[in-house]
Amino acid sequence: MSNVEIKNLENEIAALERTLSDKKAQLHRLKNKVSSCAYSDMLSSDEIVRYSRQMIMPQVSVSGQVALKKSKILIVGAGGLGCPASLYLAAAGVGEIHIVDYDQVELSNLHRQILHNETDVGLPKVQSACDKLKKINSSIVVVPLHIHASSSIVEEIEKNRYDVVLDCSDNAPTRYLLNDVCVLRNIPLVSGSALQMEGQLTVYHYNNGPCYRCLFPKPPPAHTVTNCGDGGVLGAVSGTIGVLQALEAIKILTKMEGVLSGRLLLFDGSETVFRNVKLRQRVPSCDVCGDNPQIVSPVDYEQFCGSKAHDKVIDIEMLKSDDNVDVKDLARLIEENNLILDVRPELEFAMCKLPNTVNLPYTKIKGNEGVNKLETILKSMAKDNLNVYVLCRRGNDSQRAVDYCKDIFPSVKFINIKGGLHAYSKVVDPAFPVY
Ligand SMILES: Nc1ncnc2c1ncn2[C@@H]1O[C@H](COP(=O)(O)OP(=O)(O)OP(=O)(O)O)[C@@H](O)[C@H]1O
Ligand SMILES: [Zn+2]
Repeated sequence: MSNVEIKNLENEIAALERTLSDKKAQLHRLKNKVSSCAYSDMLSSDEIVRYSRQMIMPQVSVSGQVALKKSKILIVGAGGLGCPASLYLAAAGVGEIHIVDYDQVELSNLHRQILHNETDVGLPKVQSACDKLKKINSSIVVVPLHIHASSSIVEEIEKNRYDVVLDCSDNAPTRYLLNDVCVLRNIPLVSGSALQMEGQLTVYHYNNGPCYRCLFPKPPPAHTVTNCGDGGVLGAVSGTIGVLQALEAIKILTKMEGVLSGRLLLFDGSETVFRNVKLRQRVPSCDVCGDNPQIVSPVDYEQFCGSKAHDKVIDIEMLKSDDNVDVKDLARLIEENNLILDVRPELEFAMCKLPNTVNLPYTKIKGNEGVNKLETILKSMAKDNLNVYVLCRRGNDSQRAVDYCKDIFPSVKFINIKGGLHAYSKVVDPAFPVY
């Protein structure tokens, strides 16, 4: 059986499973309707049982549960934060959950994006997420929005009158967009982020508290922002923040005290420490929530931030064509004992590498120590007219390295391996891990 046949069969089974789960949900809803309102004005018998453990808490009670049932929320991002957040909100009985994400499930998502499983790889994240949420709670409405949230999201927000928005995205333009739209439409914004062993959480524009722009009127320089794809993250850390985002949303929806507004929660997973930092108050001169706002409708956030509203790597092209070589030539170049310089970070090189390649990270090459090391490597080749083939993950840093090195070592020819290990995996050897 070929890989294509296996994939087709898996897709067929996944589609049948989805149909079965939809039918089960339909049946459950019908049964629920029959039994509804017999013993309570607001909740069905099933709902009373299902939510009993949280409803018997004085902080929630019947009124809180009914408030949750009547609520409509928007979650932007079905990734490391959005998965755990939506899971707890669906389980808690939030009546309508809309999830926005433009992306597809990848194998490298599964360690933390806990709504997606192996058979979902390749499916839109929103589809995979909504399928699971419906299985957990068929009595709520879950709406997948397979779109890229841009300025047009304001119409969706206008139309739906969400009670709370959760920012579970991973980039600055989307953060500013959601902030502005939430301020303009007067919706609290529960904002989370997680990277490596650390996470952050706060609620913007709630109870006269500050908005994101009050704290960060100017975006950070694009090159200083690291995302999970580059810096990594531990699943349990993004899970912690996502679950806390759900908690804050529930507190807002049920009108509990103690919402994390005007405070920033800092979570350090390496020491398992939570700290609260008091934030500045709403700034009267803020461009969006201030007394005389300059921003009265969404702007171009990619332009404002100088970066893209997604974390997908944009391929750069900064070299002349004869400074490049195709990945198809890589096996031969290795065979011929050429110097192949892999400029990925050491930790990535330790994870997977091609045989007979030498690691010298691009970040090091740019420092004195790295240049000295490169000089030693070049000398050890003891060769005139030396060619050095430069390799990285996607072929971007390798171009930067070629461009940098050719001026420092003019007698050596530095050549970029186009598309890097991603292209190698795609074109030459699918067994090489794409991460
Ligand atoms: N403007 C946007 N519109 C829709 N979805 C967005 C937007 N910005 C970010 N997202 C989504 O938010 C999610 C962020 O989650 P996370 O960073 O955990 O996932 P990821 O991008 O899959 O991670 P990785 O960097 O490991 O590939 C992603 O699924 C991404 O597609
Ligand atoms: Zn503000």
